[in-house]
Amino acid sequence: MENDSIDGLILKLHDVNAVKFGEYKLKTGMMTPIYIDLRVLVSHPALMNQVSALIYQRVQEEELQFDNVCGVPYTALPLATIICSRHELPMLIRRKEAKDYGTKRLVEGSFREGDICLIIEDTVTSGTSILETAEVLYSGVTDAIVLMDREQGGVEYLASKGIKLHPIISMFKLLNVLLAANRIDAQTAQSVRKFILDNNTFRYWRVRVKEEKYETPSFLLSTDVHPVASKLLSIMEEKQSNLCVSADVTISEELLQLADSLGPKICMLKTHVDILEDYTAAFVQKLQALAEKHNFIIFEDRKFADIGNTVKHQYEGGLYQISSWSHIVNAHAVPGPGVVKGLSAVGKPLGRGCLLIAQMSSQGSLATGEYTKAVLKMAEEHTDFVIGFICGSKISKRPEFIHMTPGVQIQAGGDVLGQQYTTPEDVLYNKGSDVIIVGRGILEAPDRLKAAESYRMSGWEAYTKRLSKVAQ
Ligand SMILES: O=c1ccn([C@@H]2O[C@H](COP(=O)(O)O)[C@@H](O)[C@H]2O)c(=O)[nH]1
Repeated sequence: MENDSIDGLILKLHDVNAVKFGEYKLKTGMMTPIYIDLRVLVSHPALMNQVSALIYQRVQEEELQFDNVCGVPYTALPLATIICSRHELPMLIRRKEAKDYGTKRLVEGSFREGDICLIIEDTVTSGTSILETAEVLYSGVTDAIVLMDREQGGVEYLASKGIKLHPIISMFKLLNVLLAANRIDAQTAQSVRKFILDNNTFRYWRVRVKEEKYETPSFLLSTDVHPVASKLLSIMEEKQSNLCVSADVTISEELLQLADSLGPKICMLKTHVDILEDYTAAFVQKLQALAEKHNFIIFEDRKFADIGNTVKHQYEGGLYQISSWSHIVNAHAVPGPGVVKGLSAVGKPLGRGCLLIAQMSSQGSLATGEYTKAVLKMAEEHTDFVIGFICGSKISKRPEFIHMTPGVQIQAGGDVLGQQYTTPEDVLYNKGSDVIIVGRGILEAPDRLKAAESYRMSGWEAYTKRLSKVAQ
């Protein structure tokens, strides 16, 4: 690929305001000094054609072998369409959400078992959007082409999942070209470089692996980490938040308002939909839209605890159709492995994950000792669906399991019905958990947003203190 054509393209992207410098808030809530907005491309047909041609040129140079092509929705969709139409290549379209009528498919277009799909993306930060698309394609994905790689760990992360990412433009190249053309000054270039180096999303995995003395790089190349776990870990890193808000309110409008206002502060929102007085299907659609807008995971705290066949129905059907909207659910291990198998039969094809309840925060809980060990064993036998635990402290050394702890408030204590509270510092630093689940500590605060920010900050501080101890 000619350097001149890439340099020219970078300047044109800057001309059309697809590259912006300043203080921008990413979808994740993180502030960034550079914002790449390739959505503007659709208003510039000549540029669309140039970008599509460069992507196809790269496909040929790399001699990539594939059966069909899929653009990550939405910005890369028209690019994939142009390429597929011009070169008569079969295309697949990924839906962001399954239709609730007809075929309920997540992918449109014909594909056969064993097909290899080439993914096209506009911008990559961590690589999770490409991975999510790969997960629902049911085809093999070996390669992906991206117009703009922000060089924040996406290449390494996707490589660890067996996908080779081919960037057309990388962040450092873009900065050099803009600097040489006097479009930005040296100080701007330097501050963006520093931001990119300081905010590498793949670093988290390295530290996590090191913490557990999984020294072998082979783990990093494993494709075993569940996509929901990967996504959650990336969100935590990007938003610098270990905070899951437990949205235990009874009116759906209040829950949506909470999700919208606290969304930028949280990595996950936990619901108990069965306490809502006015649940509707429209409510979950709005909740999903807010999860997209603020980039958080939805966790319905349903605590399934029945035989496999029953939980299958409870998860998929009934009034709430939980599997259609909740990224994560949880289950008691009391019924034996059938509960996981039943849930997995519904959730796994949809890319969902499950937490097993290994310990509880309530006084006198029976989930202790040998029971907790048996839960751990059950999780280890179902890593294709179980992504971690509800627990009071870290119970597994495997870095792919995420530990989530409820019963958290700024001050230790309890309520009159046996709930017991520990502090964020204790949970994340001393007890080695990954996520704090906070309900009334935020819901009953005079200013919920201020309270959420204070839990986010103290949680992230405790967690990074623990990880930096390992990284030294
Ligand atoms: O062991 C457990 C498991 C789940 N929970 C749930 O977490 C929240 C905690 O709410 P607070 O207001 O922060 O006490 C709630 O939804 C519980 O159902 C738990 O507390 N302990």
